[in-house]
Amino acid sequence: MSRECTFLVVGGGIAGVSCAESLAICASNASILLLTECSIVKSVTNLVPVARYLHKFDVREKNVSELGAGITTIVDQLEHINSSEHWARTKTGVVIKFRYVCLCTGGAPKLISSRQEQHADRIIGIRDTDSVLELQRRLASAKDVVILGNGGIASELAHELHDVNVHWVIKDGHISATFVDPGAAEFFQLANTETEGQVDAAATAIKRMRYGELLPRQEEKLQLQSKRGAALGPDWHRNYDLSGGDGGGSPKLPKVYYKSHITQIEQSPNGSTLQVTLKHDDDSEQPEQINCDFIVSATGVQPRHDFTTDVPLELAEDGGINVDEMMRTNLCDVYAAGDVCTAAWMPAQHWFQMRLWTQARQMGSMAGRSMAALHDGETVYQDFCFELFGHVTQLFGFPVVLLGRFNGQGLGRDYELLVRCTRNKEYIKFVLQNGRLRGAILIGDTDLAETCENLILNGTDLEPYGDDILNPDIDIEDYFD
Ligand SMILES: Cc1cc2nc3c(=O)[nH]c(=O)nc-3n(C[C@H](O)[C@H](O)[C@H](O)COP(=O)(O)OP(=O)(O)OC[C@H]3O[C@@H](n4cnc5c(N)ncnc54)[C@H](O)[C@@H]3O)c2cc1C
Ligand SMILES: NC(=O)C1=CN([C@@H]2O[C@H](COP(=O)(O)OP(=O)(O)OC[C@H]3O[C@@H](n4cnc5c(N)ncnc54)[C@H](OP(=O)(O)O)[C@@H]3O)[C@@H](O)[C@H]2O)C=CC1
Repeated sequence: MSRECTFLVVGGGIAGVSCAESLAICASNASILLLTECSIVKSVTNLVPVARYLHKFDVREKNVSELGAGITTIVDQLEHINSSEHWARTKTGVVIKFRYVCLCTGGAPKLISSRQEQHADRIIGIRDTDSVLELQRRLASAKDVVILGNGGIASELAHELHDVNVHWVIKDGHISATFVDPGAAEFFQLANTETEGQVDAAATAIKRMRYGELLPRQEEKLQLQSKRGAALGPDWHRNYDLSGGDGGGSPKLPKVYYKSHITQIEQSPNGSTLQVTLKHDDDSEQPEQINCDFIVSATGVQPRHDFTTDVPLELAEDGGINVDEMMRTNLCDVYAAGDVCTAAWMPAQHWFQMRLWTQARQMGSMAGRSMAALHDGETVYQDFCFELFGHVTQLFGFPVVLLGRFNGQGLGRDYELLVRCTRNKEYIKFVLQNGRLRGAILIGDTDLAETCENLILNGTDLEPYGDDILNPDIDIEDYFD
């Protein structure tokens, strides 16, 4: 069997769907084919600008057949791409001739189990709906769970798991190090301790739009059982009961093992649990042992490109497919976007790549516009969203906005920090270099996102204002707008 199209987009995650939707707008007369291995796809709805570069949005899951007019779909797995002859082959043997192709095949959890094969079945990762159902199944009878990692997933699970002893093993000296500094981490922990037992997830006020995931219909669930789907996204845990087997006991805070590494994983003598040995960076402490039912390896993302190509794709050190500012790979007419790719262009002063929902959407749209422009012989420039890093999320029940080089990334030691903290209410950190704002962490309902965005982009000299810039009696939002 064979198919033909002008634009082939591979992957039904946010990058692939954004790419196909932007092609449908920019090249409405061309044929667009979306190839994805799962019949459930992700799309962005209710896009609301928070500031110039920051957006809130809902993410919907829908059936691939519900994609907008102008996009045809095929549910299958990409197996091979011949870029010189412009065709692709799927696992079931369908040959697709294309003019341009965009690879949006996402990522897979980078599990520690690869080094611990014998216990692989007790080390799980979280990526898609299937993996959460697996987590739920294991939790139901679990008493102790180890979470390894200190990024987005670990931070969410440490907050969301209930009725189970959570052992959180981190390499760093403070929690959630991927996103926040030690001060903000302490802010979260204090708030958590002081509200222990009163946490009502449903009542938590979030400024960001809710993730409106539709639970798959029964027949779609059946299809999902055998196929990996797109990554989960914002607020995914609201749709699942993540209670352990401890049966409604009093809520417990996770036990955090700072600056620790797992050195050994063994079966316990009775065979029912795992025995995990930890080594502390500080060798003065004895190795520690934890007994647990299973380990969640929340240790990052591995870009996923398990198909072959006629000419090797150029990969970055992190395994992503290198792309330039137009989202082009090293292969002729082959583009890539989202978690599968690595930004190999010279980044703007205030932007860097993180594998996030927002960037998957921005890259997917950019790839679509870029391919359409080439097809129409037009010139297109890189979108302004790549000027400034921005992330709107929620951590430990607080709304969080991260802007620019929010943790001083790439600034060496040549920067100052200005912090304002109101216990259980807000934590604001400004990263200043030569008197200019280079990044910010805004936790709580600060209403400062747009002001900070402007200050970073305009390079306003804040030296004359000294510490008053964060004086609670001065309304800097009014002052600078
Ligand atoms: C638990 C969890 C929570 C998260 N929370 C947030 C958050 O709060 N905020 C945020 O910004 N980001 C969050 N992220 C990250 C965000 O979900 C990802 O960055 C984003 O979804 C990546 O989108 P993508 O389209 O590049 O990849 P994916 O969503 O992984 O989509 C890839 C698609 O390609 C398909 N595919 C793969 N290989 C093939 C093939 N060979 N043939 C055909 N199809 C194929 C897959 O089935 C899938 O449909 C979270 C991620 C996880 C796992
Ligand atoms: N709210 C949000 O925005 C959320 C975003 N996400 C996104 O989903 C994706 C997957 O999340 P996640 O898996 O948490 O990935 P992250 O990249 O966010 O975090 C991975 C964490 O694991 C640590 N790590 C890596 N390897 C090891 C190891 N061998 N032993 C111990 N620790 C290790 C990393 O440390 P180091 O950095 O030092 O290597 C880092 O702390 C990410 O792209 C993330 O940004 C997920 C959930 C929520």
